[in-house]
Amino acid sequence: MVAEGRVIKFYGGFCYVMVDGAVKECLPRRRLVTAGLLVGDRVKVGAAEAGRCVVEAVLPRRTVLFRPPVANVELAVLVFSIRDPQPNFGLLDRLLVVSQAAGIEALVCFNKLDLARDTPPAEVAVYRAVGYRVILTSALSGEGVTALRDALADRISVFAGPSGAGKSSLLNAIQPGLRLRTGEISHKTRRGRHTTRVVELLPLTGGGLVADTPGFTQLDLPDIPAAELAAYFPEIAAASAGCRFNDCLHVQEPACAVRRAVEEGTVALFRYRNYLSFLRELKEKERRF
Ligand SMILES: Nc1nc2c(ncn2[C@@H]2O[C@H](COP(=O)(O)OP(=O)(O)OP(=O)(O)O)[C@@H](O)[C@H]2O)c(=O)[nH]1
Ligand SMILES: [Zn+2]
Repeated sequence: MVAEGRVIKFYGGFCYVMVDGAVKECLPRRRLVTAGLLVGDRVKVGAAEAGRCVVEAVLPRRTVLFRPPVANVELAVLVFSIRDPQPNFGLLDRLLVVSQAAGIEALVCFNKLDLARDTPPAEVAVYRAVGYRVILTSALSGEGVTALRDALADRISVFAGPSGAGKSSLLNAIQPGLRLRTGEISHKTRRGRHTTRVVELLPLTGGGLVADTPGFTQLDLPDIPAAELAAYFPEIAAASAGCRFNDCLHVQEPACAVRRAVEEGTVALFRYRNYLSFLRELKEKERRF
């Protein structure tokens, strides 16, 4: 028998593979372990040997994340609270660049709507106008939770965002008890800098898998050439069609359509400032290497 399945966790030397909705305890071939088999990998499972099924082969990956180490992530839910703490849009823009560079779709989730129902931040409209998918949620009142649950159905997702934004609370609102098995211990060890992070994909009852540890903890921008950064800011990329120079970086160049768009308000100033700050960072990196 050869079946196709999905690795959902490693534990005690075994590899747990979901095959047709059931979890099988398997032993992977040593060469696959050496090659770095990951949670999220699609695998071929062969017949049992000495009572255990054997993972025989790995199918090609669509995406790879390193923090947490998960293959084939399709959706990154970027969670920021509207208040307490205030959203850090520099971090949000950074996570948007990181997910796009990894080939992972982003869903922006502004949480704690209950704390600011009458005054949603103006930036929400900016992200929507740029074309990002944005939802407003409250883990407390349940608003937006159905939309979030629907977005997670039938795909592999990770949550990312600053501490205190409500990632755990949202997961719990989506599916009560989802994270019970991981519990407080993994929650605490996660903070230790050098502790090994194990990641598990949790099956959602609506279909789909969600990583139990938040992703994208690295704050470094991906290794993209400075000249390509504009492609990660869709509204800046669109405006740049009107720049006089086609290698315009939209900093000081004459006849820059992006700076004109910022002055006219069609490109939001805070997004442009984040672009400039990321551009400096990438140029700095290019100088060092
Ligand atoms: N008012 C309000 N409070 C919320 C909401 N969601 C979460 N909280 C509270 O915000 C605090 C942080 O929530 P968590 O779910 O632990 O946040 P987290 O993003 O998982 O944080 P880390 O585990 O540190 O990364 C808790 O005290 C929650 O009760 C919400 O929608 N509304
Ligand atoms: Zn320009």
